[in-house]
Amino acid sequence: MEKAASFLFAGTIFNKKKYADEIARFKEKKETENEVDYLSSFERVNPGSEEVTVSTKKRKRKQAASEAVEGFNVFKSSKKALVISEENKTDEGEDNLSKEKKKINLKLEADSILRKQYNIHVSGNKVASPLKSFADLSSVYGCESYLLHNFAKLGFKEPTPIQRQAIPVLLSGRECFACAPTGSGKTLAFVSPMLMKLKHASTEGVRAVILCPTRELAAQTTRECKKLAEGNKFYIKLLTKKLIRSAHLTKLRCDILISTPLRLSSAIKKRKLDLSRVEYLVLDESDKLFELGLIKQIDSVVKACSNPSIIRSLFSATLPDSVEELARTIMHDAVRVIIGRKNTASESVNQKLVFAGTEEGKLLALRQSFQERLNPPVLIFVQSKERAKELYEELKFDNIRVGVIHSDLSETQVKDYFYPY
Ligand SMILES: Nc1ncnc2c1ncn2[C@@H]1O[C@H](COP(=O)(O)OP(=O)(O)OP(=O)(O)O)[C@@H](O)[C@H]1O
Repeated sequence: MEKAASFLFAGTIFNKKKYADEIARFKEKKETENEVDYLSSFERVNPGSEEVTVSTKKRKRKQAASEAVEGFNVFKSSKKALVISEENKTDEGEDNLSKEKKKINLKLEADSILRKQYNIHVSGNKVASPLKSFADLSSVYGCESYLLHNFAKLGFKEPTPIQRQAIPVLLSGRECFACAPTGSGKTLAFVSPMLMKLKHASTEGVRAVILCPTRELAAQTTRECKKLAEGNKFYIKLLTKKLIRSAHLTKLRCDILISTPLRLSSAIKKRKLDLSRVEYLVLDESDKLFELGLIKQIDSVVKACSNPSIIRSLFSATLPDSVEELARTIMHDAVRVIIGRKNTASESVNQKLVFAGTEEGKLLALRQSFQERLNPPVLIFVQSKERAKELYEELKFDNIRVGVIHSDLSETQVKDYFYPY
């Protein structure tokens, strides 16, 4: 284009001296035209706002007049400087933006390497970074020293994979489905964020609820909680029949209440317990909770925990689709954390499947296993309490010291069984 223009005007000489007046007039006209142009385009982007446009017009003219005092060149150069500094600003902004982007990408990469290393699988938006070590709890989340001290006292040097991911998820205020094999440290994964967030002991009401499928598990979780909370004056309570009968229940001062759904829902039904202040609700061993057909009771607990900012979480060794689907109806934007593969057993546990056609065949296979490789102590799980009693009678005659627990036993009998001394 430039080339074409120079070709067209080649040889033409324009006498600027001769046409000085016209040039001056032409310049003046152009300036006014530009102004009109500029203003009309402003009007175009603000259709229907006449009043605003008029006052803006006035302001623009006023501005132009005042700037004109400084001289046309000053005005032009200051305009240019403004543009340059705007450009610099944009460059700087873009630079910062790309630096920020790079930083985020590096962080995401580090997170995914750590997750791969520990077989952690997550799904959900903007999932918090996994913990590199327990030290992250104080450096990133301001954890008080008593908790880290308790971990050390209990001999916990490194977080387990489920703890690495579920703790930051809960601390970041997200709801969570966590699925990790038996014995992988799930209790600490949901108790520590509670202790960290609740900070100081309750002055009134219940602040966190943990639901467990059986009384024994509820009692075990209570003991774990107390161990982890040592050094802080939290009120950690197991909901027992005695506590339900007590007159204090309506004004229970409790930071963490642990119960079975059945017991808790009956306390709610009797209008003895107010759960409207609960900030955390955990369904532990959720697969068992839903399996045991406790949906109605769980539902009544979920309803009673009516605090709109409550954080709910599900911890389980397996996460059947039916349970997840059901739970999703009450969870908000939940993160799913799975250690290893969903619904698989721990890789550190040897497993063997033995086919036995009949009950007698099972007993035979069991006896054979005892002779070949099963060294007591051994735990045997069966389907019903009747079957447990039967197997107990059968094994009693095999020169094995055998015991049995089932729901027909009293709490004291079960306790004596587990803690005889
Ligand atoms: N970071 C850790 N390092 C070492 N041991 C730990 C750690 N966290 C928990 N433990 C211990 O591991 C054992 C199993 O923990 P826990 O009972 O919480 O597992 P779980 O996943 O809840 O098992 P289950 O599915 O049977 O309930 C406990 O004795 C606990 O004290």
